[in-house]
Amino acid sequence: MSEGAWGIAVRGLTKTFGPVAAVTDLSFDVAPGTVTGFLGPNGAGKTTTMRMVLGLVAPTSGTATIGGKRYADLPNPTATVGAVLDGSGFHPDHTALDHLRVYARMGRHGRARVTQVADLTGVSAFAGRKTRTLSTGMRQRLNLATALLGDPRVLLLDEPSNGLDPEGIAWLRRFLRELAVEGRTVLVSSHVLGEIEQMADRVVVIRDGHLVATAKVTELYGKAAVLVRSPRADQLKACLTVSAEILQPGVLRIHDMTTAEVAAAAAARDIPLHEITIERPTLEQAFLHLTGGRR
Ligand SMILES: Nc1ncnc2c1ncn2[C@@H]1O[C@H](COP(=O)(O)OP(=O)(O)OP(=O)(O)O)[C@@H](O)[C@H]1O
Repeated sequence: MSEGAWGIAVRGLTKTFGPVAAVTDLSFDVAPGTVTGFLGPNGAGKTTTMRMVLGLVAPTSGTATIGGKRYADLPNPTATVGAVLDGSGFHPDHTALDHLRVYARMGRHGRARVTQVADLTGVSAFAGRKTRTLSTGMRQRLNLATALLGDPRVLLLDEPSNGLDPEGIAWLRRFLRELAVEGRTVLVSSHVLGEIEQMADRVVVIRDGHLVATAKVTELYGKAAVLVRSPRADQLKACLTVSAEILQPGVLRIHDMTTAEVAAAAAARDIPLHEITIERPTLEQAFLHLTGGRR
């Protein structure tokens, strides 16, 4: 099967736990070669969806496949799919290195691979420490190293940046991007929208178990506006044919024009501009809009 075939396809996926509808008729695709963000407020159904993709929770109805197969039907699942889910068990008295060795043995991955993933993820720096002494960020790196043991084509990461410091988050971002550039399929959930904004190419947004949107990250922003600071902002506004509003004396927000067009319009009328910037809505604003204001 070619590299390009290892996408994730979710179709009509539904899961109810007794009276709780955790996921309802969810359909989306995650393409190889991309980092896809999986966004939703707490309890939206992200973890349940990921667990269904991994065959850890049986769907009430619908399907989740990887490269066209259910996880259980994959010939060599740990070499195909790596996952970081909450609550991965660490033996408290094992060192980080012991942990990797145990998982490498279970998945029949060589010892050399243990050293490789430890180096790749920064685990080497604390390889000899007992897992019970590790910080949350270190545990995240160890989880990621474990997920990478089988050199998987598909990675599912549930809140992998939890507990990472800003440097760790920047590292994770670069790391996931490199994995995607290699043609891998990367699905990463988060409720920290600023991180997904930086990390992902596309986003799948869910709320209350329902799909809200799938889009490129850039499409979620909506249209940017131009902010201008000028002592003659009123006059500039008066001569524009597009919509614009004065935000405070001397500050004008202009829609549907580029910065170059605004600068040209001001120059044509000798209106001085002290500042001109693009005002781009944050992904958080886009997300709140999409989810009806619920976090
Ligand atoms: N085993 C279970 N039994 C009963 N209800 C469950 C179970 N697992 C999840 N749920 C419920 O399903 C819904 C979705 O939960 P899920 O953990 O998938 O959401 P999430 O988007 O991952 O949330 P968070 O961001 O808080 O981790 C929630 O209402 C949750 O309480």
